Amino acid sequence: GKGTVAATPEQGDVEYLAPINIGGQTMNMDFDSGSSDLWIFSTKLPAASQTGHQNFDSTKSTSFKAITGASFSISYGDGSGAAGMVGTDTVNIGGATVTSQAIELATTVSASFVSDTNSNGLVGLAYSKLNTVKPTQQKTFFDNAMPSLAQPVFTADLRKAAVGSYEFGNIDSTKFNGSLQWTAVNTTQGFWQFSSTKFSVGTGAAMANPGNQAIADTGTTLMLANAAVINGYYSQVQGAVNNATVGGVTFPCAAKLPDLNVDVGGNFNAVVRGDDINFAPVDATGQTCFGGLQAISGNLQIFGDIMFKSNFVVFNGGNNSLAMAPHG
Ligand SMILES: N[C@H]1[C@H](O)[C@@H](Sc2ccccc2)[C@@H]2OC[C@H]1O2
Repeated sequence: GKGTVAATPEQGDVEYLAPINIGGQTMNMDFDSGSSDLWIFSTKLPAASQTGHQNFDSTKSTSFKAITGASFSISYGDGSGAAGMVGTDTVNIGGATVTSQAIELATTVSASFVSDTNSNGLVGLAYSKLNTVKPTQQKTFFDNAMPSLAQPVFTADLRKAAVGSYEFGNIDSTKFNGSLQWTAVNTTQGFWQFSSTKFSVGTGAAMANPGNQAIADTGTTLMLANAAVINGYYSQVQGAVNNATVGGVTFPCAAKLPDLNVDVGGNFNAVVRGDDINFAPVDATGQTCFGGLQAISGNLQIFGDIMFKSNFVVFNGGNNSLAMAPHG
């Protein structure tokens, strides 16, 4: 089988939401290739947390089965988190269906999830080894769906301020230009991870970034890179400053932003378009803009939605590889 759902950006492209059906109930969800739990807002949450959200009601699903004694508790890179109980139900994403998918019903969620009323949970699409369910770890929707998918793949077609799509089981060649370029991924940490040991800015010379790694993370809004990339890139942008007040690099909204070229797995170069690196104005005057490329310490970079806006991405769970091509 296969399935396709629209991926709709929240205001400002903060995250992309897509509908899934769980036991007959539709929930708009944040698809996250950087984690591996499918958890949902539920009627088991305090009423105040449920306000404004779609809340899964397990008593209304004839196919829901609780997993006795199972629980989950997850915390994310940005400090947010959720925890609760676990069951199984039929999950259908655009036609791709898993009849006994572990679904994690939140009984508590952090404030940033409550206030984000467009999102009613996450669909984890990283490797199942990162799933937090105890005492028996559960599999992701993609892992469970793979054997019945026409191809063991899912694709992300995320667009700047426009509706894109997530697709399971099929690679739609009308959605990208040229040929897909492939690299093996390193699954050791449970991410869609690859090396990225060189980069260049605009038409500039390649710069080394030894020992550097990156993950493809649809659940991260920006593109987070180490100091070598941040300094190499923003030294080419007139008026770019590290603005502690707003919490990152800003530049004049009128700045002409160069493309960022990053090596992927030593196998190909991915282009992040300069236009996609202009994330948003920092205030109503529209004079100063916040960069979509921001700093992270350490050597594990996070290629989030800013990178996905420039590249159609294929995740191949059959041979643990990943491919990119410019959007069509
Ligand atoms: N993989 C990412 C994940 O999807 C989000 S979870 C999230 C938290 C609050 C609001 C929306 C989403 C979090 O930020 C980066 C990393 O962890």
